[in-house]
Amino acid sequence: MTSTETGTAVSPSAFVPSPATAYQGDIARYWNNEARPVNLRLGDVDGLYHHHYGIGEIDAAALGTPEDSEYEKKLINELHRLESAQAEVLLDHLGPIAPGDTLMDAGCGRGGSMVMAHQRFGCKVEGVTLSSTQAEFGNRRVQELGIADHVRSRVCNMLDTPFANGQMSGSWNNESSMYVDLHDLFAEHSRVLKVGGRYVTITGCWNPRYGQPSKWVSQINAHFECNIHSRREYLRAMADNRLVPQAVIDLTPDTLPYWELRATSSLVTGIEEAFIESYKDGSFQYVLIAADRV
Ligand SMILES: C[S@@+](CC[C@H](N)C(=O)[O-])C[C@H]1O[C@@H](n2cnc3c(N)ncnc32)[C@H](O)[C@@H]1O
Ligand SMILES: CC(C)=CCC/C(C)=C/COP(=O)(O)OP(=O)(O)O
Ligand SMILES: [Mg+2]
Repeated sequence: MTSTETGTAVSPSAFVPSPATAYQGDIARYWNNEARPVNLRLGDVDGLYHHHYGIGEIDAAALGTPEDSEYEKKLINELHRLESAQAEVLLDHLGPIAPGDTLMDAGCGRGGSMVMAHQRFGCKVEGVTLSSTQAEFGNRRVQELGIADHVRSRVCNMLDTPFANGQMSGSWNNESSMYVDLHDLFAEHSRVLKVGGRYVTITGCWNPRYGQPSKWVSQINAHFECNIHSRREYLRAMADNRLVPQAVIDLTPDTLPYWELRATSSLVTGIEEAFIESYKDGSFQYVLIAADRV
């Protein structure tokens, strides 16, 4: 069953829990109403639904040429492959995770990365999102996959989760840290992670070398109602919350091919220029940070 068949268009009455702030209520409504083809048609490829971007080189042989009758389908497959490759790189940085461990996906979206984490490690995965629509979608998917006993989404503020101190062997933010204050965020990750646990984030951040957020960064903030942080803020907030970086990787060159291919597709959303131009002028970076809870 694909998302377009299940009618993911959202009823206006979709549940918005009492958010901690008016802003979180706005973000809940954004995601309760989001149903962009660029996300649903990519997820329909294999049932892994992502709300993050891709990394890696384009597979020209798999893509073919625009003259091919199947080109549109091959382009969707290729964009989705790159988005799943991005999640694989995030999981690569979680370190050794055992089937008896539990992971937390902070800002889990429709849950594609959680399914991939369970399929890779055999572990439990707890996901939190402000969107009841996303939580219901993700839980429906894991029911269909028969892994609901291991993977669960819930409507919950990632800054105030119900999980026990030290419960998590690993946790991550995959393109969700730009919606919260980083000190509040890393304080909660530090609380739920066990000592020696691993935190990973992949995020877009503005580049302190550029000086201040560029107009492109401002466009991205307005487009998603988010608040992109600088790279410096991530490292400072981690240091203040017992998270010591183990790896800091600039993935900007790795994500450009995805954006340049996406910009040629019929699925464009209008934000492609801001990402491409800000990556190229150096004002915006796509970064992975992995850190140990000490
Ligand atoms: C761009 S989506 C990323 C989803 C997912 N990480 C992925 O890679 O597909 C951002 C997510 O962050 C969630 N989010 C934003 N602020 C949040 C908060 N304060 N608490 C929990 N989730 C939040 C949104 O509900 C949404 O699911
Ligand atoms: C790197 C940064 C700053 C990301 C902002 C968070 C975000 C909205 C990610 C993609 O979600 P999506 O997959 O729903 O977006 P789109 O509709 O553009 O594919
Ligand atoms: Mg997307």
